[in-house]
Amino acid sequence: MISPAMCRSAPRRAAQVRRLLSSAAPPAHAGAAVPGPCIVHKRGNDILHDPWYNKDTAFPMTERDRLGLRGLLPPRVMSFEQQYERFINSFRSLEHNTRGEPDSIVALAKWRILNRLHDRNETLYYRVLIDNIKDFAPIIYTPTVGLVCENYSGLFRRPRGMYFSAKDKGEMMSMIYNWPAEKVDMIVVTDGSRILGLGDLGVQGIGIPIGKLDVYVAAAGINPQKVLPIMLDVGTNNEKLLEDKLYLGLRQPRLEGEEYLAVVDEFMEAVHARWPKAVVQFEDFQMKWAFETLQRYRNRFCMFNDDVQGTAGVALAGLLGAVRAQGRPLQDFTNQKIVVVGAGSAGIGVLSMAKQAMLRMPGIHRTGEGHNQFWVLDKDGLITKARKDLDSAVARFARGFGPDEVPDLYEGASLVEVVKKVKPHVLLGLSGVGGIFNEEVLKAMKESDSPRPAVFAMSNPTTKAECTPDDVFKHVGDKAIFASGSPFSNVSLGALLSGARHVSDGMLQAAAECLASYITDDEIRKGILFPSVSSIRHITARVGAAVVRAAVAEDLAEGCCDVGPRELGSMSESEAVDYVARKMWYPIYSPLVSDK
Ligand SMILES: NC(=O)c1ccc[n+]([C@@H]2O[C@H](COP(=O)([O-])OP(=O)(O)OC[C@H]3O[C@@H](n4cnc5c(N)ncnc54)[C@H](O)[C@@H]3O)[C@@H](O)[C@H]2O)c1
Ligand SMILES: O=C(O)C[C@H](O)C(=O)O
Ligand SMILES: [Mg+2]
Repeated sequence: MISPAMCRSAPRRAAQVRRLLSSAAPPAHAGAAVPGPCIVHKRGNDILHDPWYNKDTAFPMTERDRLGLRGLLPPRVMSFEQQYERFINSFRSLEHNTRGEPDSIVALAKWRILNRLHDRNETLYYRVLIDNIKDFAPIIYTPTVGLVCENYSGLFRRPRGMYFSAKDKGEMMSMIYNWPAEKVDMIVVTDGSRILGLGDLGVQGIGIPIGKLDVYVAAAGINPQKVLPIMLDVGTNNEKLLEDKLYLGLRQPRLEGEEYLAVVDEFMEAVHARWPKAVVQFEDFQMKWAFETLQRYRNRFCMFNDDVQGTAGVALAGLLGAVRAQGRPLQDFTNQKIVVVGAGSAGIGVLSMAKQAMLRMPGIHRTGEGHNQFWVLDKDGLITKARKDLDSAVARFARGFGPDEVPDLYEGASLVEVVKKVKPHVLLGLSGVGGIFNEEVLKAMKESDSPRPAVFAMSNPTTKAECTPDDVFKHVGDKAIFASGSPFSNVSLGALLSGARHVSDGMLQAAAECLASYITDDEIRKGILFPSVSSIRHITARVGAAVVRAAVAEDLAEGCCDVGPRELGSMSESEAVDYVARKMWYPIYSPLVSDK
């Protein structure tokens, strides 16, 4: 498939490229080793300007003849690995040339060089991304994507994805047909109202669906020709943006109430009409709309909210890992004392899934729903039943005042007081407040009842993380466990490949449990709770298969492509993993045939 021997560059560089290329070969792309021909409905320059099909200087002469490209490119035909090496060399030069510059300047320069490749040649872009996922994920996704969103008006060069605005009301059903791909499998949509921990960024939030889908293509092998990032622009309440003359979104306050829902309803109907099987992921919606839309659509469409449900799956896997790290059996999870800082869409999502997991564990039926191992704080401190106007989703976790309660804790108690008195096994942050796990709080975690106190600082981007790993090891001690972590893409992949009618709690739970079981005892002893991002395609195949099997078990799977529900139902565990791995897309230049 690739012949590194053809590289003509210095041996050291060639060896590096060879290593990169070979280390990138997961079993998940075995099926793509001999790519089939691809029919294109265009010729000549139109192909060179289409990043889906463009191969730049790598078009072989026969193809140049067939596609009307002869004379439109320099005569020398380069190999894929030469192009790859050329890009990596430019990237390394950029790193060298920006040494000593402020971090944000370097990060944006790296993002720009990757973005330019993305806009030019997607095959090469995704290959570079897959091979270097550990280095490049922080550029195309968090933390750099936060900076990109904040500076979007200045960085904008070409549109990517689709934009539906409040002004498009009544037009969406026809607009959806403006998207050039016939088939879309996966949509990530935001309304820009809570971008990472950066607040309301309006239309500039489009960077999040784009970055997330890039990670999904690289990590989960979703075909980039079948993904669609979408921005729902319903206005913004960000005064700075409203006053900015170069702001690219609607310069009006956000729609609220029924007006807002009418726009989202119309958008969902339009998507469903054109691609009824597409999985729609809601991302970075402010809390009230995150929950409302989830409830409104989850049984009608194949959709989920990543901040509520995806985060929960990953956090649960981490929480179960923290139990194992203490040398305790998994059912001891029901006795873990967990302090959660942040009662927003992510915090409540985690609490709900953790509670469900506890309720399923042996022995817990004795205490049932009343069993409350959680202490939850928001911006007003500890949440108790004395709190006025509590949202019902939060009220389930409010502390009472019974004999089982930790004494001296009261409504609104501060984080440090709560940690000192509860002595939690786990301290988990989803507050969006950078540095809130300060020295005093972390020193209080030293008195935790756990032999291996765990601190999860999950807020994004890095500037908003509750603390750093260094802070934890310095103030809590060597035995401490630190985790950050991001939702994986395997729920989407599993939903897609099972052809599930909707994304159920069981499918999400299966993903979390499979992810948790992926970590070996040895890794757990070392305090590693999540697999390394470099092995992400292997993990995705396994976890995706667990989701497929859960969809089958719940009778939700309707099949995908040429695999029907019966066939899915008869697959063994390893057959399901093979099936998922075979379906994962891998970037290779396909022979192009024009029908024009
Ligand atoms: N790592 C991940 O997988 C992941 C996933 C989703 C969200 N997040 C991050 O989590 C953060 C929160 O997201 P969200 O959707 O829940 O936001 P949200 O706005 O819905 O909720 C934020 C919560 O934090 C609370 N809060 C604010 N200031 C606080 C303070 N000083 N002390 C205690 N609590 C405080 C708020 O009262 C609210 O309950 C964001 O930074 C987001 O990037 C991370
Ligand atoms: O998925 C992530 O990594 C980020 C998360 O969705 C967030 O909103 O912070
Ligand atoms: Mg998010």
